[in-house]
Amino acid sequence: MISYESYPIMLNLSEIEANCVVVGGGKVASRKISSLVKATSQVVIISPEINPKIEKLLESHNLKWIKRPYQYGDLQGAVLAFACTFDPEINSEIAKEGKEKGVPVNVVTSAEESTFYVPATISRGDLNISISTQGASPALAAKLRRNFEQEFGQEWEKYVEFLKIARIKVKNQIPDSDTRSYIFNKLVEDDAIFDQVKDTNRKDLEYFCDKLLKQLIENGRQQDETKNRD
Ligand SMILES: C[C@@]1(CC(=O)O)C2=NC(=C\c3[nH]c(c(CCC(=O)O)c3CC(=O)O)Cc3[nH]c(c(CC(=O)O)c3CCC(=O)O)/C=C3\N/C(=C\2)[C@@H](CCC(=O)O)[C@]3(C)CC(=O)O)/[C@H]1CCC(=O)O
Ligand SMILES: NC(=O)c1ccc[n+]([C@@H]2O[C@H](COP(=O)([O-])OP(=O)(O)OC[C@H]3O[C@@H](n4cnc5c(N)ncnc54)[C@H](O)[C@@H]3O)[C@@H](O)[C@H]2O)c1
Repeated sequence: MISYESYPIMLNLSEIEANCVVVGGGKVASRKISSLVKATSQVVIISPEINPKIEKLLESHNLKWIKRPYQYGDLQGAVLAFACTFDPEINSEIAKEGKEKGVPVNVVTSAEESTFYVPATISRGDLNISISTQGASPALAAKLRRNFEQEFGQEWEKYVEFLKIARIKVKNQIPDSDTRSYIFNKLVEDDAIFDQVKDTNRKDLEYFCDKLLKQLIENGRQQDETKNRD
């Protein structure tokens, strides 16, 4: 029998016309909802009770709360579901409905019954570092996240923003894919560029980018000429 692995993706939930259903209103549900609201406002919470943190999120993000226990059918039309009750049997029922309806379900009491896991994550602008042990050790995922948080400071946000600006410019200006790829690799290999970006004001980023690209394009040309001569 083939043994499959999990498929890691980044999901643009706000672009999908469907709800994320969170069943349960305790500590774990509030952690999942806190990260969900960064991605979408289409969040429906189903629980007889919710904790104060979720209450605040409900108000600030205009979420929907259905104040009752889970019942079969709650996953109808959902894009994702989170089974966050303390009752493993209820969570199993939610997982079963998800499998039946093709809705991925995260079961917080059982890695085995989950059809997706939430990784530990750090974000620096467009840079996202996600760590998953697929349920083998959530504590390790959290510890590694803390380590990466130290290693990847806020300056990475500006650096990735700069790389994005550069990428758009290079794609617009350079038709040859070898030269493009030479420049993209140079931009990430040279630590001096990282240091310079770090010390450049956001408003000067574009100017710095133009200057640097001019230089890199010239270097690329010179290399091509040398190659053609040899
Ligand atoms: C990453 C993170 C994301 C998040 O939840 O946002 C996350 N768990 C986190 C923390 C954490 N969870 C637990 C502890 C206590 C120590 C320990 O048990 O190790 C700690 C540590 C802490 O709190 O620091 C207890 C726990 N977790 C699960 C079970 C059930 C089981 O094992 O079957 C039990 C036992 C419950 C019980 O005691 O009965 C299951 C899952 N937890 C997952 C994700 C998924 C697998 C992720 C992976 O392995 O990659 C999965 C399968 C499903 C899911 O929930 O998505 C978040 C860190 C965020 C961060 O800090 O950055
Ligand atoms: N996956 C993880 O990351 C992780 C981490 C720690 C703990 N856990 C496990 O997750 C479970 C939940 O933890 P918690 O701290 O959030 O618990 P909690 O007791 O604070 O919250 C449980 C919530 O579920 C609601 N609930 C109970 N029965 C329900 C039903 N039938 N329908 C809808 N809602 C219902 C309750 O009203 C409550 O709001 C625990 O069993 C815990 O062992 C998971």
